Parts: sequence; C-alpha cells; structure tokens
Amino acid sequence: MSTQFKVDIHKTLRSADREFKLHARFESGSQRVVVYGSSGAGKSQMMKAVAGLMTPDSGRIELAGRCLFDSSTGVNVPVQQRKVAYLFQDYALFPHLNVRQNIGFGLQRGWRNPLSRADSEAIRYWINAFELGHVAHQYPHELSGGQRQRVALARALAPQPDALLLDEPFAALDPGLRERMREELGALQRRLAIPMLMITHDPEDVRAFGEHVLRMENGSIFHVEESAA
Ligand SMILES: Nc1ncnc2c1ncn2[C@@H]1O[C@H](COP(=O)(O)OP(=O)(O)OP(=O)(O)O)[C@@H](O)[C@H]1O
Repeated sequence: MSTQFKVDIHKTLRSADREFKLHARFESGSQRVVVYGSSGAGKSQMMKAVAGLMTPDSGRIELAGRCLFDSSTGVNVPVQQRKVAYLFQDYALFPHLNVRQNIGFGLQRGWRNPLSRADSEAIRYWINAFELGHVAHQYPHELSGGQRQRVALARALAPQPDALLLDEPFAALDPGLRERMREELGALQRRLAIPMLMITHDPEDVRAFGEHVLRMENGSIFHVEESAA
C-alpha cells in the first residue's frame, strides 16, 4: 500500500494567556483517515497545515508522494498549488453566488475570464452528479442543508484535487440526511479513489469512514488504530 498521508509537524500557537503546542505525527497508506478527539485538541490546526492555511514552525507534510511542506529544505507549496480540497464545517459557500457559480468558482482562472468549454462541462458534470440541476440558479440561502453540503462538495471536487479534507462534514445536517450523505460521500470517495482526511466528533463517522483512525488529544496524536477493514 503506498503512503497517502505523511505528516510530522510542530507548531506553537500563542495567545495572551496561553500556549498550545501542536505535534501532529502520523503516516497512513489508507485513503480513508479519520481524526477524532475532544474540542481544542488541535485537529483543525493540523488540517489547516495540510491545506496550507497554517504554516508549521517545523516538520514535513507529504500527500500521495508529493512533498507540500518541508522546513528543512524550505519547501512550502502555496495553498492554490496544493491541489487539496478543504471542506469547512459550515461549508462556506459564497452567499452572493448561485449554485452554478459556487461550483465554478475554483475553476475560474482569472478575474472576469469567461469559463472555458472544459470548465462549463465540469460544472455540468458535478451539477448532474449531485442532482443539483433543479436548484442550479438558486442561492445558498434558498437551499436545504443537504443541498448546501452537496454544492460545497461539488465545488471542492470540481478542480480535481489530489486529496479531500473534511472538517465535521455532517455536523450541520439532521440525522436522516446525515446518514444519506455519509453513504453518498462514501461511494463517491471509493469511485474517485481520492485520499480523504476527515475530522469528526461523531462515532458514526468513525465507523463509516475510519479505515485508519487517529485520536488526537492536547495537540498530539497519541493513539492510532488500524481497522481490519
Ligand atoms: N491563533 C491562535 N492562537 C493561539 N491559540 C490558538 C489559535 N488558534 C487555535 N488555537 C488553540 O489551538 C488549540 C487547537 O485548536 P483546533 O481548532 O485545532 O482544535 P480542534 O481539535 O479542531 O477543536 P474543535 O473540535 O472544537 O474544532 C485550541 O486550544 C485553540 O485554543
């Protein structure tokens, strides 16, 4: 099994009255890695470092054989070039853009550039894949929770990322929808064979996606379980 994720980073975060030391170290050959742990454990900070939204003080990050960060050689691939999709907890859709425009956002190469033919086709593909055709011209506030989540996933996947990072992807959904979206995402991940790193508090997510489960507490990954699956 080839290495999908290889992370070994240090970061000290300081606020007025406290210091938080993050030391995230793990390696995985799995394409379904789940990180769980209590609130404030450092999960989001680790994810941000992989996405390039936080720069570690030292260490190295590798994704599917590609080095994204290495403090010893000065490598720090910019966010836009990491080819990593990051789905935030609240989906962070652009409120002033409709579904189609939200999905196309990451594809637009430059300000005011018209979409290329390939980009238009990509948008059509994802709109169909997530059954969003009937809401393509609606705005985020006119969508249901499940539709918003699908738009966010489509937007994340449209630029064909090398990895998918998900922070509590189902937390905002009601339980029935959560189960359905879990199934959809699980099937999609397998179909695309895209490495996925997921943060969650929910044991059901661990059960559904945790081929490799990492537990994080107090800034460190201290317990690692390899499932038999
Ligand atoms: N800019 C900052 N300066 C100082 N400390 C910070 C900063 N950002 C985050 N922290 C601290 O880093 C720790 C880890 O935060 P992080 O958001 O990674 O936790 P988490 O495990 O994702 O929690 P949750 O599950 O609640 O989202 C927290 O204790 C937080 O207070």
